[in-house]
Amino acid sequence: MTVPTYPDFGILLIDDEPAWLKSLSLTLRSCAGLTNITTCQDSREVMGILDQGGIGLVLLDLTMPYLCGEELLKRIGECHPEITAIVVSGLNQLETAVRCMKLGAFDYFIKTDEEDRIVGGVLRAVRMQEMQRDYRALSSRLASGGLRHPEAFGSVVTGDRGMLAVFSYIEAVANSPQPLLIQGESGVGKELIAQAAHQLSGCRGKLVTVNVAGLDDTVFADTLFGHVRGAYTGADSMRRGMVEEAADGTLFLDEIGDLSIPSQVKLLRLLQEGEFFPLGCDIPKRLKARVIVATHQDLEAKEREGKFRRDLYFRLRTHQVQIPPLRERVADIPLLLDHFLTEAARTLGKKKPHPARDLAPLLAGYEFPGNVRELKAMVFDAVSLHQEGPLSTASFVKAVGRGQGEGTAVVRQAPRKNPFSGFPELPTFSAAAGFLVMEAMDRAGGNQTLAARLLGISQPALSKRLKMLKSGE
Ligand SMILES: Nc1ncnc2c1ncn2[C@@H]1O[C@H](COP(=O)(O)OP(=O)(O)OP(=O)(O)O)[C@@H](O)[C@H]1O
Repeated sequence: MTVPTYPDFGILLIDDEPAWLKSLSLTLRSCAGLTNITTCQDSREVMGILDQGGIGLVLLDLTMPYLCGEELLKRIGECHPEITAIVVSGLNQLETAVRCMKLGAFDYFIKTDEEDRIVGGVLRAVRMQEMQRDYRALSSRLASGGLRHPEAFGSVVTGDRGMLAVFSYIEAVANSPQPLLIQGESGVGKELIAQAAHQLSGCRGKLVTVNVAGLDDTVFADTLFGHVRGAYTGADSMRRGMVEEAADGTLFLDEIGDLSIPSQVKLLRLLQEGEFFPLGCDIPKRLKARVIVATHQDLEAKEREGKFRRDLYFRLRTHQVQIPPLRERVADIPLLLDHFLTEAARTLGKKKPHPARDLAPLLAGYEFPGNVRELKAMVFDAVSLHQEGPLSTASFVKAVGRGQGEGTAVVRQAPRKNPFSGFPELPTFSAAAGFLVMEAMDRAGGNQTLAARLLGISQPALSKRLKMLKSGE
């Protein structure tokens, strides 16, 4: 794998002063980790370069021979409106800045501005381009009819619209060499999503998972990069690091929010340079794996507090997904309940019990601070205690009550609002059933089996309903 340059699109620096181009390139590389940079000294060549494609951001001077910056801004706006333009000029004039913004400039800096200000503005523009590109990829994926490889997500039980959008996004970025950041509370299924992303990448190698929480910097370096024999006292034999183990595959770093600052520097270097040194070895080795990271922490907040390096954060979040907590997708609870009942019965060598009717509503009112993992544990506990008849809700009530006692987890107090309560005129039974069926089909992405599970009816019963709807009965 070649070292991925960052960002995915090119950044074009336009100025007639070669010394300024060189110093700006260096600053962006060293302070922001931006490596996909091209420079241009002759304003007449700019449109030709842009026509070739690949450029997403331009930084341009205003006073240049041949075409001035304002003229270039105008032409870029007309011919390449998808490109973001930032002016970095020697002119400190308000009217000029206003004119440039009107011509579509994303930002305006004076060359004497503090380096940090310019770098911050450029990173904001990079992020905006990335989001626009992700959005375009996702829209075209959705427009082309959903998932191409739903089998990759076979282990993730869901009918939730937000989760299905996450699947589409993961598919859209599956072949990108850039890192993927998966965020979401503990137990929402981040590791399952990482496995799906690895499967979709088509990489021949393994998925190697490293939980970096609690690793001090030396252990982190040793785990990831390995060591040569005699690298330190006790290193009796060489050890291949996890980066090498993951060659041609995926390196999944879990709990990345817990990484110490010195280890963050090492990880950034690995991503930026695409190489690493095993301990005690002065010949670098190449990174040949795709990197996926996950965290239950808010990395943006950690970055703001100075606990997570900004350059690493920007690098990691090129592609990012947020997995919604279980309490925000209550419609998944019956599906997951059924899935885990099957799994628990199989694992424990028992007949699959039927849940009592009031179980799903009970669980739908619970906050689930431990998310899907917590639900899974509850089901396994209940099935192991189960003897005969419908599955008792007693152990669930106990678990939910315990959660309540801890203060962090509360059963949602408000009773579920009757969706019809605000209707001035009530629909007939069959009209309401029709709406329900259409909504379920929509949420299930047209999959009848899934829609039937969402509604708690059999697939043939749903199919009958759909036929009735079609014939207008
Ligand atoms: N949608 C789902 N369908 C089936 N099983 C799921 C789903 N989501 C999570 N699980 C199961 O719940 C458990 C926790 O999932 P996972 O380890 O992927 O969560 P996580 O977000 O990575 O948690 P953590 O932040 O603690 O590492 C696993 O046993 C996983 O198989």
